Amino acid sequence: MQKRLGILTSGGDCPGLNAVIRAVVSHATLTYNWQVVGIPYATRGLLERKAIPLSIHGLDLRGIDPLLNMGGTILGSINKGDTLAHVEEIVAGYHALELDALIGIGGDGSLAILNQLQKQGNWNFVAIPKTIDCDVSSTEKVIGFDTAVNTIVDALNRLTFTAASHDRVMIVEVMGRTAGHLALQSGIAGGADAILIPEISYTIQGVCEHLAELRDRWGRRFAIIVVAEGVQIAADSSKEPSSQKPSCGIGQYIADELCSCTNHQIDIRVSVLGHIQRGGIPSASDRLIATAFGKAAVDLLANGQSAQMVAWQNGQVIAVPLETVLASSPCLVNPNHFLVQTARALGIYVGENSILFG
Ligand SMILES: Nc1ncnc2c1ncn2[C@@H]1O[C@H](COP(=O)(O)OP(=O)(O)OP(=O)(O)O)[C@@H](O)[C@H]1O
Ligand SMILES: O=P(O)(O)OC[C@H]1O[C@](O)(CO)[C@@H](O)[C@@H]1O
Ligand SMILES: [Mg+2]
Repeated sequence: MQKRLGILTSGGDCPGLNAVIRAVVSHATLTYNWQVVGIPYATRGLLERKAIPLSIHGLDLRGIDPLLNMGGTILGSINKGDTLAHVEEIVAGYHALELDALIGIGGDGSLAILNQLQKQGNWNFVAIPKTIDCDVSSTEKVIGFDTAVNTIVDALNRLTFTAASHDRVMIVEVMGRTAGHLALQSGIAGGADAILIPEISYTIQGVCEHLAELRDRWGRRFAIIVVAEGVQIAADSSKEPSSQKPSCGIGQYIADELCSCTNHQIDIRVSVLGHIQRGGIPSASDRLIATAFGKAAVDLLANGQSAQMVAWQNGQVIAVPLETVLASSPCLVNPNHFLVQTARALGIYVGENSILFG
């Protein structure tokens, strides 16, 4: 009998999700002759017993397949809700929809929820990692991260010219609630002068001294500072904050602190890139990862494997048990990582060596 495969996208959207859906539908249909259905809005679709038939040619526009380069997810996604209060109904939804297997595409939070559900429901389940935060462990690549890095680098290129024209300090706040991979990699690739990430403590004094050195030693009158949204207040904060998270946003907080520290001698502007980082056309790299992961996930299910996540390791796509992945996620930036050392070797301020948060 023809197998029925479900697919869902969960957590914050990112570029490349539609490319995975396309790969899964194509491979499952062409190679295994399975029927594929999309579950809308992640676990909510299972709860509400909704399934959308997906056909490889169903979305063609005069033969053009838009899924490969379309941002977002045609299935919709959720990143909030009391999902775990409805475990039994969601688990039963898989069976009510007569699924033989399910592929879930998500970040660490989604995969933790889906893993709990698949264990309880004894589902045939394979996960595919996606997140612009790049904090899912056991895999060197995740869907969405490369496009987000490119989006930020594009913004840094633009901001550099306007900063240089006005001798300004530009503070660029990027996403990353707990992990600083996005800030670190885009900051290095985009030529930032300082990169502040949640994993490494910093001081306002340290940033000020760095700006002074840029000016006095190199004649640089502008600077670009990349700050991850999850960065906490400075170790030497001049204010007496009631929490580690300033209500004005971390970028504005650092701008205010730098202004005070330099006696208002520098002209500072803040750009919060926000959800621009999540949207957009997936890069070639994200399309490639999405396609390879989609194909591999279908093959794993065809080979009777379950409770696995597809992962990119040493140039290969392999399977890693979901439990192993979740035991070490979220995967944060190691303060001794070679990219941190690389940044420092190039004279970028990445916080204080000796003080670590936590
Ligand atoms: N089915 C769901 N129901 C409710 N909340 C969910 C569901 N799936 C994911 N979430 C929540 O959404 C948030 C983001 O999910 P996930 O980690 O998968 O995505 P992400 O791309 O890494 O985004 P984030 O940086 O927001 O974590 C997590 O807090 C997670 O608990
Ligand atoms: O969609 P929301 O709720 O604004 O989510 C924002 C969060 O999602 C992420 O973009 C990851 O997907 C985080 O970096 C960010 O904190
Ligand atoms: Mg996450």
